[in-house]
Amino acid sequence: MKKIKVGPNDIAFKEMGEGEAIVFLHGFCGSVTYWDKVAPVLSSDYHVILIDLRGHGNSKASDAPFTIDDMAKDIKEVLESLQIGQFYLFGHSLGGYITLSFVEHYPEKLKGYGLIHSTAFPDSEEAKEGRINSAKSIEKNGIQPFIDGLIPKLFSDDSLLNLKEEVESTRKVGYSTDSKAAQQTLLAMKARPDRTTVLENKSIPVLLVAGDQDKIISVDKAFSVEENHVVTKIIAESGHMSMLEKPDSLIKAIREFLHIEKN
Ligand SMILES: O=C(O)CC1=CCC(=O)O1
Repeated sequence: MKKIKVGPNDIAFKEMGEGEAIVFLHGFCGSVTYWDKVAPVLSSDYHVILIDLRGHGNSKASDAPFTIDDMAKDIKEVLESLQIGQFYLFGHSLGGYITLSFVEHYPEKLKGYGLIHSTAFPDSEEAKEGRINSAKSIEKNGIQPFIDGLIPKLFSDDSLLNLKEEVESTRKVGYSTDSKAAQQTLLAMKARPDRTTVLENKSIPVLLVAGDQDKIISVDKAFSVEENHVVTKIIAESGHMSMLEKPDSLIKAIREFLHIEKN
């Protein structure tokens, strides 16, 4: 993987294919490996760029607190280092929160964007309390028990039974997340603002993807806007991880969106 320095942090990324640039951001405690079933297929037609968020995968974060906006700036720096002017940005879950911050701060860089199992709503008060408790628990017990608790929520019940390899590889990636960075990321997610008005910005085309069996972000929360600039797609029989649970359906949704945008 290639790396660039953004302040004290090292941001790792991977490129494949040629053509129009499409960028993918993984979710909390994930890495670029989340896109292993999607990126090689899309790279036959596109220049695919996969980025490890700070503190995740091969990217390093300093111990300083950070915000979702800081994480969006990391993405801008990577793309500027590659001299890519405009691109499509797709964010999964936490990656979607970062995508919305990117839309708010750097809209001129986007041809379009997608939120994959993500939401523009902020955390509820109950969720905010949960973030604090999770951060405390990671500080006390390390990352592994937290990941063991997260895994059953990420996948549909059927996937948990039948996609053992995908489930275990996701667990392994989660275990490798820097524990301090995971705590900081939880606090960053807790502090993120309501970005429903960002999603309503009609000048940038949007793809919203939801899983009909997502236990973390329901279809209602994912599809907060119904406007002409928004394409919505429900992935059948998928939990929060369609890129691993139903990759062909996700690829189809992305391809259709990009095709619509090109015509
Ligand atoms: O906790 C969130 O809001 C986001 C998230 C959960 C799992 C993931 O991939 O991101």
